[in-house]
Amino acid sequence: MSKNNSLAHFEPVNLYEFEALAKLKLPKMVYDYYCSGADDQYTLQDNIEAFKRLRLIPRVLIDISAQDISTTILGVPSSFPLIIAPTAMQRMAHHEGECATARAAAKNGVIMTLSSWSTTNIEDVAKAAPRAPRWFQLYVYKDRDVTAKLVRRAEKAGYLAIALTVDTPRLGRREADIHNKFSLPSHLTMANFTNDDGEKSHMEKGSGSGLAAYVASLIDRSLSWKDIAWLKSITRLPILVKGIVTRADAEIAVRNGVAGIIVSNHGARQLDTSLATIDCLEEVVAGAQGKVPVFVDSGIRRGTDIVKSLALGAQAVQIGRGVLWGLAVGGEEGVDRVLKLLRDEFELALGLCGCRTVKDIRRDMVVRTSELSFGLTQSNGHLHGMSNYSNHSRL
Ligand SMILES: Cc1cc2nc3c(=O)[nH]c(=O)nc-3n(C[C@H](O)[C@H](O)[C@H](O)COP(=O)(O)O)c2cc1C
Ligand SMILES: CCCCCCC(=O)C(=O)O
Repeated sequence: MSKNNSLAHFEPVNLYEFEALAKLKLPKMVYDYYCSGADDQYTLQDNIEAFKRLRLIPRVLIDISAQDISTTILGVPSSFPLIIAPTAMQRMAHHEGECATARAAAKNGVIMTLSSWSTTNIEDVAKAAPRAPRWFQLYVYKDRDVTAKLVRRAEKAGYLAIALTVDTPRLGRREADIHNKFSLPSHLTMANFTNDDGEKSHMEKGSGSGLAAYVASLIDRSLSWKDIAWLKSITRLPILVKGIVTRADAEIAVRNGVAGIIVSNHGARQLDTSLATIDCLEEVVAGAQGKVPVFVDSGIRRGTDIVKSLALGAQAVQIGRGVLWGLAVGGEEGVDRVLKLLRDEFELALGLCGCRTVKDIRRDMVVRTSELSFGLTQSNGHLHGMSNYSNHSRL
């Protein structure tokens, strides 16, 4: 980090410290928008807690002197199994916004997903890191021409896949945004859209969340499975569905010819009290039947979370807020630092589990604490400490 920025005196060593620094830097309305979940935020908390309920089981005396943590995602090399999730309106975090994220992603050899609701347009983000792999996240508008134009622009600008977000027919109720009367600051625009007068699209300030009103006026609530066929008819790009949390929906997605599934609860911003995604992952993987890759996001903050996700069947994870915190703290350099930090944490955790490569990760490396029976049980008048570890052939 350079000496001239806010990190000169305090070097965050994990994502939670990045968030604390970001909170100091950002206007309250912006920080609240980025960090909030829906309603009582039970799922927001559970997305993190669920990872803690999973424990890793390491093997030892395995030569890890030559670790290789790289992988391939939809045929594209990735330096480690992480993708940047789409997050809207990144120029509220830093004036270089999505371009800074794109450059940091390119530098670190990971795929970035650009939100439909970016504050830098599709083409300018592509120019910021021309040769880097990128996906485009799609929100489907009531006006299908607007949607089709977006998809064609992404295709023309070299984006490699469309991530269709399917968990947002209506916006979740984020109470801080209502209190703050959240709206996009007036010097910024929804850069991919123009209004009827050809001006860039703004968000009106209203009596409650400006975002909720904006979504209600523009987004198509009638979106359904049949629209996958429509989307496939207008693009040759592979289509992933983002926001699947059940085996049944994974099966339907596969039948509809998607190229991948992203297990996501939108960072707990939509349906509060829904399950943590890491608790849904194995079911979705079963529904995908090995026919398409499964990715997971929501609550990933540590390298160990990435190991657990892969052990439960994900091919890679996506990171949302972590990147925003890096961006807020130090622009491109901050995102670079966040990505390197997660990469280092992942490599360390993998090695300490006794794995040399991503392919060495196995299901039996993780156990749910609820499946452990460390408790004392009574037998023949004696108390015995019991553990189902004793039945574990590898221990
Ligand atoms: C501030 C913010 C904006 C988001 N914007 C979008 C978006 O435009 N499109 C989308 O599909 N998901 C969006 N998401 C959801 C993320 O893509 C991702 O699912 C979520 O952030 C993952 O959880 P995490 O933040 O705990 O890593 C957004 C999330 C946040 C926090
Ligand atoms: C159709 C919903 C648009 C929401 C835009 C940003 C977003 O996804 C968020 O979580 O906030």
